[in-house]
Parts: sequence; structure tokens; C-alpha cells
Amino acid sequence: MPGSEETLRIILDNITPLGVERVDLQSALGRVLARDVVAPWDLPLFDNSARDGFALRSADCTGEGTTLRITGFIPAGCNVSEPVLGGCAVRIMTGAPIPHNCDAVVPGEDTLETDGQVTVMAPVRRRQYIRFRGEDLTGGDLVLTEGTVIQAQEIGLLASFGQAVVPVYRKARVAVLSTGDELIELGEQPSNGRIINSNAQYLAAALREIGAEPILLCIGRDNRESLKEQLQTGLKADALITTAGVSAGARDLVRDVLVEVGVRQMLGKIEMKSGGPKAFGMKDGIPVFSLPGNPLSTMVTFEEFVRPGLLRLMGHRRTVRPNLKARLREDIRKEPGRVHCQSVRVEAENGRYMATTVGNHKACRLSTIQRANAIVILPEGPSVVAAGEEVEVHLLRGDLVLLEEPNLTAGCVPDDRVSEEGETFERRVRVATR
Ligand SMILES: Nc1nc2c(c(=O)[nH]1)N[C@H]1C(S)=C(S)[C@@H](COP(=O)(O)OP(=O)(O)OC[C@H]3O[C@@H](n4cnc5c(N)ncnc54)[C@H](O)[C@@H]3O)O[C@H]1N2
Ligand code: MOO
Repeated sequence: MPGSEETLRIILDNITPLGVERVDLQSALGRVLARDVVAPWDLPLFDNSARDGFALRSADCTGEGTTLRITGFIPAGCNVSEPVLGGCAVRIMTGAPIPHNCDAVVPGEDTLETDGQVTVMAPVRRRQYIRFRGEDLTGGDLVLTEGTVIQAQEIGLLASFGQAVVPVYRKARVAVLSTGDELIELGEQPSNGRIINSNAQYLAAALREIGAEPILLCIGRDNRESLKEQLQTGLKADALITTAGVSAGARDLVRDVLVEVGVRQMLGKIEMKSGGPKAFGMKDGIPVFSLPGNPLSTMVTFEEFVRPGLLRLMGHRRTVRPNLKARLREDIRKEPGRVHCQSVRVEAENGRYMATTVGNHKACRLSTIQRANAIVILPEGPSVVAAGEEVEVHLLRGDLVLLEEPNLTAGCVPDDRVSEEGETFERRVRVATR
């Protein structure tokens, strides 16, 4: 029976990136660069001024207090060809090209100006306040390597080289199949026995968060015909996620129908609570993840197993969430012999990370994970992991840094939800979760 790490390895080993497409620069945000980018020209492309001031020849400034005649003005965007004569200077703006025979710029604040003349009040060094051609990057330099995730900084860099179209790995179109006779769609009225298909909405949002394109299929009902029809539709996408219908119930048919439609299963049962993929298979290069139906288990399983797999499908190299060691603030009870994944709140305290439980972790409870910023991995063996023990946590959200900011407690307001059973986490934590 594979452990959770081995399960993730099997998933990642079976998935290879989708093909490459060329998109306009802004659409490349968040995508993975599919080719190396080489500088087509020098950056900067010409010597230019780093200050608003005067361009001159340093040899003309024999001592402090040298006075030069102002013979011109070079604003940014202007093209200069005239040399500057001996004993002269030209007014120049930041970013403007330097006349070819000047070798220094003096900032305006280091000069005195009277009657068309400028007196230099500070010592002048050769090359001062000039940004030289190619000092940032030289034409032919490797600018970005294949596999880089394109963020705003990369967009700026690519734009400065005129790259209006960028080769990136394809976005994954991911079909989501929720199964169960009890499910109704968002917008319908829940009644006794019928519940809203919230998993599909969660998955659609979680897929968008990682830059994938969700395709929500019709709800699969608990009979072979309905499941077969929806699975076949789902297999036209780049990846398929199913939820529910995979445990021991008389109507848990998903596993059987997956085999019927030709999905080759790559995993056995995984002993993990909550969640863990109930099945993972491949058909013609399309990964198929079968998730448990309980909403919290769906979320934990997506985070721990599906998200890394889909990131790899879209060309990402770093697919796993940041992984930290934290100390438990209180004892956590668990079932011996199974790895447990639970949502927790991690805070930095005196240079250490502390993990606090955020409520009951029953797999059907959605309120718990919403307060968490991490998933704790509790080891297989013991029935209790004691307060103070070091555990592995996987960060879910980027707000850990916010928790370290001073005066975090200043904006605290009481919150009645905190009095729920078993909750010991501190009030101030909630400020950052809003
Ligand atoms: N005899 C056994 N029963 C169960 C076992 C077991 O080992 N033996 N495992 C339990 C655990 S743990 C889980 S998790 C579930 C997994 O079952 P399924 O994945 O087949 O899911 P269902 O039973 O159909 O549903 C579970 C639960 O989740 C609700 N659900 C389902 N789909 C959605 C959805 N799209 N949106 C919101 N909520 C959903 C469903 O109504 C059920 O309450 O099995 C346990 N039982
Ligand atoms: O394994 Mo279930 O997936 O605990 O919630």
C-alpha cells in the first residue's frame, strides 16, 4: 500500500507537460515559459544619463568650482549627434542619450547656474552617473530559462526586449465530474436528502487559482450509464477529476466504470485520513483523479495530490507547496496506523513556526479548512502527536508573512465563532484570515 509521498511520486511520474502555444505577453502571466529567451539587443541599448543634470567631459573639471558654458539641452527620447565643445556642458535629463564625447554627468543639485553658465560644486569622477550600453544585459545573453514561471517582473523584462508573443506550456482544460444521486446544482433549493454540489464549485475555483481551465460536467448519477456517458465526455479534456462514488457503498460505481471506459489504474488503496486519492489512472496520456466525496477530503486531496499533478501538466517544475517544520501547540489525537492530514493555522513566533488546530476535522466539515493556512502531516504510527512535537506542514496560503507584522492584534474584534467546541487558537489569528 503506497504512502502519501509514494502516491505523489507515482502521480508526478505519470504526467508530462502538455504542448507549447504562443500567447500575447499579458496572457503569459502565471504561465510557464516553454523556451529559453536570449537578449536580442543590449540593455540599455545606448549610454544614457542616470541623473537630471549636466553632461560634460570630466577632464574639463580641473577642481571644484569649475564653470562651464551651457550649450544645449537633451531631454529623454532625443537623439544626439553633436559633440560637446571644450569648456562646455549640456543640460541632460535622466534616460537621455549621452553625447559621444562626454564621460560624466553632474546632478543638478551639485551645481550652481547663472547667466547660461553652470558651476560644478562637487568633485567629478570619470563615468559617474552614466548607465552604459549593455551593462544590464548584453545581446545574446540568456535572459530567462525554459521552465520559468512568468510573473509581473518577467513580463517587464520580456517587454523591454520587445517580446510581444511568448511561447508557454498549454493551460490544462480539466473536466470535473461530481457524482451522486443526492446532488443538485448551485441555484437549486436543497431539501431533505439533497445537497448542493459544492465540490464542483470548489474545484472550479481551485483550478482557476492554478491557471487551469475548469470544465464542469453534468452531475453523474449513481448508475453505470450516466457515469459512463459523463466519463467519456470528461476524457476529451486534458485531465479529469471525479468526486465521490468510490468507497464501499452499494452505489459506489465510479471505480468499475473507469475501468470500463479504459482508464488504466496506477494506484492501489492509500491509507490516509482525510482524503487521499481514492484512485488515479491514465488513459491516452490523460490523468484521471478520483477524489472522495466528503468536501474537506476533496479539498485536502486536491491540495496534496491533484494540484501538483496538474501543475506538472502545465509545465511547472515546482509543484509542491512550501514545506515547513512546525511545533504543535496542543496534542492531536489520531487513528494509529494511518497518516492523517489536517488543516491547521501556522504562525511564526519567536523565530519558530507553531501549528494550531482550527476546529473539528471531520471530513464533512467545511468551516475548518477556511480558517487554516496549512495542512499538517501527522505520522502513521502513534495515536497521539503531543504538544511541542515537530511536524511537517504544507502551506496553503501566502499570508504567513502577514502574521509576522507588528501590531497585528490592534485591529482585533471579538468573534463568536471562536467559542465552537475544541477551538483553542488565538483570536488574533483571525485578523489575518479575514
Ligand atoms: N463502509 C464504508 N463507508 C465509508 C468509508 C469506508 O471506508 N467504508 N469511507 C468513508 C470515507 S472516509 C469517505 S471520504 C467516504 C468516501 O466516499 P465517496 O467518495 O464514495 O463519497 P460518497 O459516499 O458518495 O459521499 C461522501 C459524502 O460527501 C458528500 N458529497 C459527495 N459529493 C459531493 C459534492 N459534489 N459536493 C458536496 N458534497 C458531496 C456526500 O453527500 C456524502 O455526505 O465514504 C465514507 N464511507
Ligand atoms: O478518507 Mo475520507 O476521504 O477520510 O474523508
